[in-house]
Order: sequence, then structure tokens, then C-alpha cells
Amino acid sequence: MDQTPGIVVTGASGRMGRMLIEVISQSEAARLVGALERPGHDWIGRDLGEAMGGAAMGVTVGDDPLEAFANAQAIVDFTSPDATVAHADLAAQARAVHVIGTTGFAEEHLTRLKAAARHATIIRAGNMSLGVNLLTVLTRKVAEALDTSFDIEIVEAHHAQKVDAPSGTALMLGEAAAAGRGVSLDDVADRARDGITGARKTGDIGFTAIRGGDIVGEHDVIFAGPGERIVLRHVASDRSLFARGALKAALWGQGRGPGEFDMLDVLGLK
Ligand SMILES: NC(=O)c1ccc[n+]([C@@H]2O[C@H](COP(=O)([O-])OP(=O)(O)OC[C@H]3O[C@@H](n4cnc5c(N)ncnc54)[C@H](O)[C@@H]3O)[C@@H](O)[C@H]2O)c1
Ligand SMILES: O=C(O)C1=N[C@H](C(=O)O)CCC1
Repeated sequence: MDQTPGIVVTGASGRMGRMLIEVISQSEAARLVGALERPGHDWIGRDLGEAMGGAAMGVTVGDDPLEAFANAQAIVDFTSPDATVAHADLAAQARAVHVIGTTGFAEEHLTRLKAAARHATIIRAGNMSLGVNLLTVLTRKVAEALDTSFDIEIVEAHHAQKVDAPSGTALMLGEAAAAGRGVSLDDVADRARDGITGARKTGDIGFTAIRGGDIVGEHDVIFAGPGERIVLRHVASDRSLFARGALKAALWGQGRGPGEFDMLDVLGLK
């Protein structure tokens, strides 16, 4: 009998859902045991492979997380904040590792995820790629080394369908820069500029979001100082990058105790 961890993918028809299904079903380290979509979605009740336009996979797309999670060792969740928070309680009940790629959480969502992590292994990151996680480490180091005569600006670009801004990645980079400076991001984030804004406040960390076309994900962290500028950049050109990171997290989480972890834990970058 196959002893590899069984994984359920939520948001199966989404940009990331499809990518996750491809990556997990090609992996020898895990099995795809379920696929979920939101109630009312036209994939519900269909074979997943056929719904994706290929050969049957023997997995029927469902809309009942309780039933799907019962036989899973990991849930990989790239959906919406409300859906993910609901899934967190059910994943905890099923004792399945919950890998969360969803972004755009409000404070109330984060509080609920923290509560769920008292009983469950949650691995959450706004970006699952090695490169971006390494970039957060570099950003923190550069911010630590420079004083506030260097203005920090984070510029991100994503596809036209993205619904949240700033991106989860931009916020991760902002948190890293703020940590390097020994301040709280909430106190220094400047997330909206329009009209007569006045001069830039020293110490602020600014965010700019570009949306258009099919951009997968690009992030610049700019340190603009007197007479010079440092730019740290990450460009994602293929979504499978995020799916491979999420699978790595699901495998890393097996046998871990409850708690909230991130990709720095998974990648050994802490
Ligand atoms: N962390 C990362 O590395 C990373 C990478 C890419 C995208 N993301 C994030 O992942 C999320 C999804 O991105 P996307 O581009 O795939 O979006 P998408 O809109 O293409 O897909 C989301 C899917 O979730 C489904 N869904 C919504 N509610 C659901 C529910 N209750 N149960 C099951 N399925 C449900 C939707 O029907 C949709 O198919 C976004 O928050 C995005 O920012 C994170
Ligand atoms: O396509 C998206 O949506 C992405 N979301 C993540 C974010 O918000 O940073 C990661 C990059 C792609």
C-alpha cells in the first residue's frame, strides 16, 4: 500500500489549484487524494482530470471539506481568506497539515488562524518560492545595515486578475525590512499615495502595486539613499515555482507538532 502522504487541493480550478494538481500528481513523494471547489462550481461531481481537459484521474471534485479532509495528511490551500479560515478549523479536526498560500488576510482572519494553530500544523507564506524567501533574509540584512537616510520602497507587479494589494509577498518583504530596522510595519507602512500627499515621511516603508496582463509576480525592494540606490529584485516566470514550494511544505509538515510555521522554517533559512 502507498504510504506517501495524501494531499487535498482546495480551489482546484484556480490558477494555483491547477498547477498544484499537476505538480502533486507527478510527484512520487505524495498522492493527490482529493480536490475541492466552492459550492455551486461547475466542476463539482466531475472527475478532476476530465474537468481539467485531460484523462480521468479517479478523483472526483467535491465541495465538502469535512468529508475530503478526513482521509488526508495535508491540505494545500490557495483560495480566499474566508475559505482558508473555514478550512483551518476542519484541517485541525482532521489532524492534517494545512499549507496556506492564500493572501489578502485581514487581522480577524489571522487571529482565527493563530487559534487553529494551537491544535494544528499550519504552514503559511505569502510566497512559497525559495528565491523570495531568500530575498526576505537579504532585505532584513540590508535594512539592518542602512539608516533611515535610505528610503525603502516596495514595488510589486501581478496579473490583472489578482484581487489583493499589496501582494502577500510585498507584505513579507515589508515585514522583513521593518524587522531589520527594529520597527513595526504597522507603524511605518505607507500603502496609498494620491493627490497632494506631502513629502515622504522619514522611516516610512512605501508600497506600490502594478496590475496587468499575465504577470506571474515581480517584486523590487528599493533602498533609495543620498546619491545611490540599491534594488533587490525577484521575478517569478512560472507558477509551478509556488506549487513546488507548497508540496515541499506539505511534506516537511508531516509528523510536526501544532504551531504556525512559514517557508523560512521549511527551507531552513531561520
Ligand atoms: N503563497 C504563494 O506562493 C502564492 C502564489 C500564487 C498565488 N497565491 C495566492 O493564492 C490565492 C489564489 O490565487 P489564484 O491565482 O489561484 O486565484 P484563483 O481565483 O485563480 O483561484 C482561487 C480558487 O479558489 C476557489 N475557491 C474559492 N472559495 C472556495 C472554497 N470555499 N472552497 C474551495 N475552493 C474555493 C475559487 O473558485 C477559485 O477556483 C490568492 O490569494 C493568491 O494571492 C499565493
Ligand atoms: O498570483 C498571485 O496572486 C500571487 N500571489 C502571491 C502574493 O500575493 O504575493 C504570490 C505571487 C503570485
